Amino acid sequence: QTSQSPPRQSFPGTIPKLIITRDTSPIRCQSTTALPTDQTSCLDLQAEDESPCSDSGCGGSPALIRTPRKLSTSSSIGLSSASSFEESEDDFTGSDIESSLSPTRSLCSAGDGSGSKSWSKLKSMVHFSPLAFTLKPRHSWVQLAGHTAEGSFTAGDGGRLLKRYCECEQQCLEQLMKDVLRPYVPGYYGVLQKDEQDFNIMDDLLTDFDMPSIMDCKMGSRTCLEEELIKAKECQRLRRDMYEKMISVDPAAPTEEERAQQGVLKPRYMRWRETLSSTATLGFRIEGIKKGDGSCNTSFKKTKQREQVVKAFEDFVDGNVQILKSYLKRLEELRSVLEKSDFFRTHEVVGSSLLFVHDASGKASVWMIDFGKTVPLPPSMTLDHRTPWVEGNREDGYLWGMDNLIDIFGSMLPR
Ligand SMILES: O=P(O)(O)O[C@H]1[C@H](O)[C@@H](OP(=O)(O)O)[C@H](OP(=O)(O)O)[C@@H](OP(=O)(O)O)[C@H]1O
Ligand SMILES: Nc1ncnc2c1ncn2[C@@H]1O[C@H](COP(=O)(O)OP(=O)(O)O)[C@@H](O)[C@H]1O
Repeated sequence: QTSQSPPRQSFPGTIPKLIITRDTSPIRCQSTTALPTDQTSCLDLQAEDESPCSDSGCGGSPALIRTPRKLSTSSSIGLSSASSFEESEDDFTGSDIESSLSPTRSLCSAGDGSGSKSWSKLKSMVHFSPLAFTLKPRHSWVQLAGHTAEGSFTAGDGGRLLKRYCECEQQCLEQLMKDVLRPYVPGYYGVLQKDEQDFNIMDDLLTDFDMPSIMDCKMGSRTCLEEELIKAKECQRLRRDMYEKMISVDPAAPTEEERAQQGVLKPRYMRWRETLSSTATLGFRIEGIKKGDGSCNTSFKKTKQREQVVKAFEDFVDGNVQILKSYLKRLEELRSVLEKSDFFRTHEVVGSSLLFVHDASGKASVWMIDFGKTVPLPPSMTLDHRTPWVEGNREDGYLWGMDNLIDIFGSMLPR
C-alpha cells in the first residue's frame, strides 16, 4: 500500500481493483569510488566509518586506523551545481573536479550524468488489468546534505523516515519530544531494526508538501564538537579524504606539510570549511537548495558574504514575499522558543541544520534537524548560544546564527 495517496478524484462507474506498490528507495547515488590501499602509518585514507555520528576524525570505534572504511560521502561534495545563483566555486571548475573525484556522490540530482537537475522520484506503480500506469506521487523524499553511505536514510511508511541509528541523536530526539521545541523538530517514534541495522524513526518533513522547495542551513559558528577537538589532539589522525575534498575546492588551501602528507586533520578541515563559508562570519551556512522546479544546488562552500547569501535566499523563494514572511515568522517563533528551551540551554548544538520547506501553494515552514552532534553539557553548565566560542566554554553560536538569519530574511522584505 502506498502511504502517499494521489489527489482524490471521482470516478464514474466501477473502479477496477488496484494493486499499489511503491519503490521506497531514497533518492541518492552511492559512492563506488575505489580506495587506494597504500596507507601510511597515521594517514587515514577514508572517512570515519559510515556512522552518521562520527565524532572526531579519530574515530570513536576501536578499529580506528587499519580497518578499511567507506569513503566519506558526507555532505556536499561532487554534487550537481548549476543554477542561477551558482556561487564562487564557478570561477574554478570545482564542481567538475569534485564530480570526477567521486562521480556518484550526487545527493540531490537524479545522477544521470548529463547535468539533469530533475527530481528523482519514488515511483508509485499502479497495476490493474488490462492497463498499468504510473501515478505521479505528491512528493519524493530528498536528501540534500549529510552522510550518503549506503543505508544512511531509508524512506519509511506512513510519511516517516528511517535514519541510521545514532545514540546521541536518539537521546536528543527523545528529550525533544518532551521539550517546548517539539513542534520545531521531526516527530520521533523510536528505533527500528531492519536488515541487522538500527534506525531512528522520524517524521519525513516533506510529506505535507507538493513538489517542495527545500533548503538546508547548517547552524552555528563552528562544526566540530569540543570533544572531537580533544580526541583529534590525542590521536592526530590525518584524513586523506578531507585533503582531497579540500584541494578539489581550492588546490592552494593545504599547507606544504599537508601537501607532503596528502592528509589533513579533521578539525583543520572543518575550520577551513567554516572560514571559507559564512559559518564563521554569520553563524550559519547554506548546505544545499533544491527547488520545486527540480533545480538543485549544493555548491555553497564559498558562499560567505551576506550579499551572496541574500542572492541564494532570493532565488530559493523566487521573490515570493508571502513565503519570505512565513519563514521570517517561523524563525522568530523558533528563536523565542529556543530562548526558553531547557533542552537547548543544556546542550552543545553542533552540526545541526534548519530545514526550510515550502511549495507553490504558499505553505512554508522550518524545522531543526540532525542531532548527531548535539551533546549534553555537564550538570549546572548552560549556554546562551551567542557568546563567542573559546575552547572550553562550549558555546556554539547557534542563536547568533539565528539572529543573523532573521536579520537577513527581514532585510529582504519590501519596505
Ligand atoms: O561537508 P563536507 O565538506 O563533506 O564535510 C563533512 C561534513 O562536515 C559532515 O557534517 P554533516 O554530516 O553535518 O554535513 C561531517 O560529519 P560529522 O558531522 O559527523 O562530523 C564530515 O565528517 P566525517 O563524517 O568525519 O567525514 C565532513 O567530512
Ligand atoms: N526528518 C526529515 N525530513 C525530511 N528530510 C530530512 C529529514 N532529516 C533529514 N532530511 C534530509 O536529509 C539531509 C541530511 O540530513 P541530516 O540529518 O543532516 O544527515 P547527517 O546526519 O548525515 O548529516 C537533509 O539535508 C535533508 O535534506
